[in-house]
Amino acid sequence: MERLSRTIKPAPSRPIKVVQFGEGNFLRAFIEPFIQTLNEKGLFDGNVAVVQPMPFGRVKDLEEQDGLYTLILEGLDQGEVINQNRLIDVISGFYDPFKDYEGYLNLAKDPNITTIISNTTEAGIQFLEEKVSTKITPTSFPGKLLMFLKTRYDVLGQKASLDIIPCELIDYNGKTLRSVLIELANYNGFDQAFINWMSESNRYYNTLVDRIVPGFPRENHSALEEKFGYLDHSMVKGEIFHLWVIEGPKGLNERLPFDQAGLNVYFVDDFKPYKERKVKILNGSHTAMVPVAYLSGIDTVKESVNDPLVGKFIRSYIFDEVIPTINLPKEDMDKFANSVLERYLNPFVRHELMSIALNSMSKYKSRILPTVEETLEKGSMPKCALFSLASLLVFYRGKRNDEIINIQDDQVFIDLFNDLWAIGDVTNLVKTVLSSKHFDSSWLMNEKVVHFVTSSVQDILTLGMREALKKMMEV
Ligand SMILES: NC(=O)c1ccc[n+]([C@@H]2O[C@H](COP(=O)([O-])OP(=O)(O)OC[C@H]3O[C@@H](n4cnc5c(N)ncnc54)[C@H](O)[C@@H]3O)[C@@H](O)[C@H]2O)c1
Ligand SMILES: O=P(O)(O)OC[C@@H](O)[C@@H](O)[C@H](O)[C@H](O)CO
Repeated sequence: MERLSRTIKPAPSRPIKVVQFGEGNFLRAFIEPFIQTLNEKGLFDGNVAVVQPMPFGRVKDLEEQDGLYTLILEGLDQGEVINQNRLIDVISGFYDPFKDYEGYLNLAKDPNITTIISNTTEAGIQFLEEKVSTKITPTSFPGKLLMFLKTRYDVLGQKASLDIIPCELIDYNGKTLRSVLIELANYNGFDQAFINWMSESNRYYNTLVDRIVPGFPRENHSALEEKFGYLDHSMVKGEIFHLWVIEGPKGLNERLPFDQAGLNVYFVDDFKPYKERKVKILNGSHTAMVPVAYLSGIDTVKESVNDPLVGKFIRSYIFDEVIPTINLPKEDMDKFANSVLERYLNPFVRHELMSIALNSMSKYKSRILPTVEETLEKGSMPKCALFSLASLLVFYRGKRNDEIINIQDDQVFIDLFNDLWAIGDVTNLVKTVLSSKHFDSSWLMNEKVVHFVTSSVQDILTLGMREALKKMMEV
């Protein structure tokens, strides 16, 4: 079978208008299909250049297929099975700044470019003290973007401003990227006129993205290639559901009218309620279920929701503990939560709990702790959220029966748990972790909370996860 290319699947050529930092699964299952929809509906006429932010990545693979790849979207929509295969054809620029920095800087001079999009993971938008220049490729994503903007400004002047739309899952991603760029420009002694242009004339947006994208369909890619009649190394699979909430300067909806194209994209004045809803309900329940379900012998999200006991725990966490803390109409919350549960049951997606488990200590803090604190403040006990914390402490012991759990988190946490579990004093372990600087929460030091978490840990250790969970749910 031949490799997918524009020779076997001719595709329209268009000017490059979007520069995308990151060529990961998520962006390829989210941004490119959106741009393609705009093109197909005659609402835009532009392609995407992908920039590989790291020395290793998929730009070469994409280039070998002339930017073409197949997107597989599968899922349930109100009970109906939807299965779409789409050939994505909007990538036509390929840049690896570690191999061709000059070529990358030349891209910045293109007057057709209107938009920057990025997803460089939560680790990407960070200030790194680095000297940037036209000679050596900057290490960080902000370093690369800074040199892109500087080159553009030097050649095209004031009018070269752009819409800058980051998709990283960090708070206020646009605002944060802007401040990191300013800090880095100052650190490098760039002139004030450039810094003013960079910070004031370019338009930065805060965004919230939502689509579950498990990535390359390892389980059936050969069968799919047989069906399509070509080899595709960049095939990507995601769920049907998608949501993009964009907050920022007015006018973007005219330049990129995703909403008019029928996409679930909202241009809003305040993205906070959407973010809170998504992070608390979806990401929060993901993180809450991981240690409970995994130590119950379950490996995936779908099995967790389908399991009578663990499923009951997940629902109780969402409906009894999380939803009452969100200041939005209850009816809308219930609807959103039910759609999240439907997404979890997507028969076509195998979402491994262990892939969500990565960095669970930080995830607990950002996704669940606000629910814990707000519930305690109202005088109620967030039992499921705290039972999940107790389970997390046991999970970080690194054992599921005789099987070793490969804990992936900051070395500081791994060392801390290794030490605490080696001592084996549960009371001390719970107190140490709950009062840690990491959580920085006086609520977690509350006597009743410490007592509940300590007895839950003891129950999990003596009765096993399922019996301990049953006991907690019955009380
Ligand atoms: N996959 C999903 O279901 C999903 C859904 C919504 C959001 N997200 C978020 O999107 C991000 C990317 O997910 P993905 O599935 O595309 O992963 P991926 O591994 O396919 O892609 C990661 C991308 O980030 C870049 N990157 C990694 N570390 C970096 C760093 N330190 N600096 C600069 N760039 C860096 C890589 O070069 C690559 O382009 C994750 O942080 C995830 O939280 C993922
Ligand atoms: O991607 P992570 O590791 O930050 O988090 C795991 C999941 O909670 C996350 O990927 C969700 O599936 C996604 O945020 C849905 O839009």
